[in-house]
Amino acid sequence: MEITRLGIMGGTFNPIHLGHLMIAEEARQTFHLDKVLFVPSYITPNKNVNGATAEQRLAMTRLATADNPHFTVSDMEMRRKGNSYTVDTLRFLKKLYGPSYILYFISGTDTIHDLYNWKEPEEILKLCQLVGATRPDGSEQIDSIIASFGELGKHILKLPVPTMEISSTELRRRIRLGLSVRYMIPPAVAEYIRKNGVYQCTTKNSKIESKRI
Ligand SMILES: Nc1ncnc2c1ncn2[C@@H]1O[C@H](COP(=O)(O)OP(=O)(O)OP(=O)(O)O)[C@@H](O)[C@H]1O
Ligand SMILES: O=C(O)c1ccc[n+]([C@@H]2O[C@H](COP(=O)([O-])O)[C@@H](O)[C@H]2O)c1
Repeated sequence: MEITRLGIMGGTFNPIHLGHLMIAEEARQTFHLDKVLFVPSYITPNKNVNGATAEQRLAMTRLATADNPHFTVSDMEMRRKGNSYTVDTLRFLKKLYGPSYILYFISGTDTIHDLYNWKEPEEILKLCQLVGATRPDGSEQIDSIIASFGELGKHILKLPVPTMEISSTELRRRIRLGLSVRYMIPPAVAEYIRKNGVYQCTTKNSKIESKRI
């Protein structure tokens, strides 16, 4: 049986930035992934999302990943609607691709810290290898979390990556204030944000988001 290693980069991507792209590429290289599927969430559980519509987040993700032949984007969570639970996405992919696919869900270590608040965390660890890329505010040890899952803890893989002090929150703040985001997001995404006036007026776009989601 030929094995395919599929990376899944889940996120709100509001907007997508070089931190996301960098950890996806590092995971691809380190774990010899055949491809990385970017899956923008429709509704991120436990998160208040404003500033861009779900469609805009998907469009920006497509623009950001277009120049990497190993990256593709899936709108599966957009089409599924409702809360974008990772366990549902992993179940769907497992059913679609079968046992010859090994799934690697790529995330920052802050995500691993929050894992017990996710829907069916043990099931997630049965369905995939959970990659935890060390990020600026999440560089603390995750060993205790790994240990707390017992045998399943071996499905959490630590991935040290270059520290990039970038977050979507900070980018939204900068755009609102008219500050430069050059070298933090791909030029095509910056151009999209500028042309569509995304994040420039929080109140207007928040209204759009809450209508659509
Ligand atoms: N600079 C970064 N370095 C490493 N991982 C990151 C970085 N930014 C985000 N991630 C990881 O990418 C995944 C998706 O992140 P998300 O789309 O929520 O971006 P974010 O920058 O954390 O957003 P926000 O500031 O709006 O919370 C998460 O698992 C997160 O931990
Ligand atoms: O499944 C869950 O319960 C769950 C809870 C929080 C976040 N997630 C997923 O984790 C990914 C990163 O989320 P976030 O909040 O860092 O944008 C994104 O794909 C979310 O759908 C999933």
